Amino acid sequence: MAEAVITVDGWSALHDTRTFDWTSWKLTSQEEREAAVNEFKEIITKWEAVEEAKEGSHALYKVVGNKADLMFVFLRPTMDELEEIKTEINKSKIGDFLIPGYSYVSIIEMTMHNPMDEGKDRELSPYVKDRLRPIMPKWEHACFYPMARRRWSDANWFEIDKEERTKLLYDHGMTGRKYAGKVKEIITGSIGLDEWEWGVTLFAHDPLQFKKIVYEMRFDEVTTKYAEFGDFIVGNYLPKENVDAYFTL
Ligand code: VOV
Repeated sequence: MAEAVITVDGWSALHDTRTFDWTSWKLTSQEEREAAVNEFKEIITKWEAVEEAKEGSHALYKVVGNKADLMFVFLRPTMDELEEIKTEINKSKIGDFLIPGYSYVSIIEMTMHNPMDEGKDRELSPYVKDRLRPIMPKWEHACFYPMARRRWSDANWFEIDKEERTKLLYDHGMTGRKYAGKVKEIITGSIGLDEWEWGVTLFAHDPLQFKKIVYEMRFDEVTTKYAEFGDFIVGNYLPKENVDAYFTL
């Protein structure tokens, strides 16, 4: 019987996309718009303090394409905090214009698959601690998509031996390493929390690298044989100093 692999788990994650109601925004007075944007920036300042204290992380992206206008990504120690953040956004003035779209709830996950770590307590290594509770890089672009491993009768990820899964993920990691400095990734697990099984959040300076890495990985057996993908969302980083410009008509 296939053996479950131990996971080590980190911060909880919320990917929250919103469509902006530009039509209503245009009908609002300039004073009201300014008040809404100022209040929103105050909320971002609170998130920045959390990140400064290394008690969570956040990033905001302008979504390319029409799946949404904005994508928030939040990492926090608890699900309670994630829900509070969402509610605070909704109660704020700008929240009146942020129509909820897609959301994805998950928890940062690493596994004991990596043979190099065999026998070590991964949770105690500083490297693993940083991976489980990461400060998201504020790189220019992000790409998010959910995925799952196949459970077909002739290709069932959850039926194959642990050693085989370890080998396939090792090969996958080797492909990933070629993108050091070009692509950073956060893998979050959503089994029992949301649809799909893992969320992949990628960061890059050049969005072409998203296409390159995902394409190259399509040839790794772990992907060729076992991967299913959901919708991709690509966004451009929106720092607080550019929030005024984004909402200005
Ligand atoms: C920057 C690139 C990069 C690097 C270095 C990297 C490395 C690694 C390692 C070493 C490990 C294994 C175990 C662990 O330590 O947790 C993983 C794990 C995983 N990955 Fe990955 N991945 C990358 C990138 C990367 C991409 C681009 C994708 C999606 C495309 C594809 O075709 O799948 C992905 C998927 C996953 C998933 C879904 C998992 C979870 C486990 C599973 O059972 O599926 N990943 N990943």
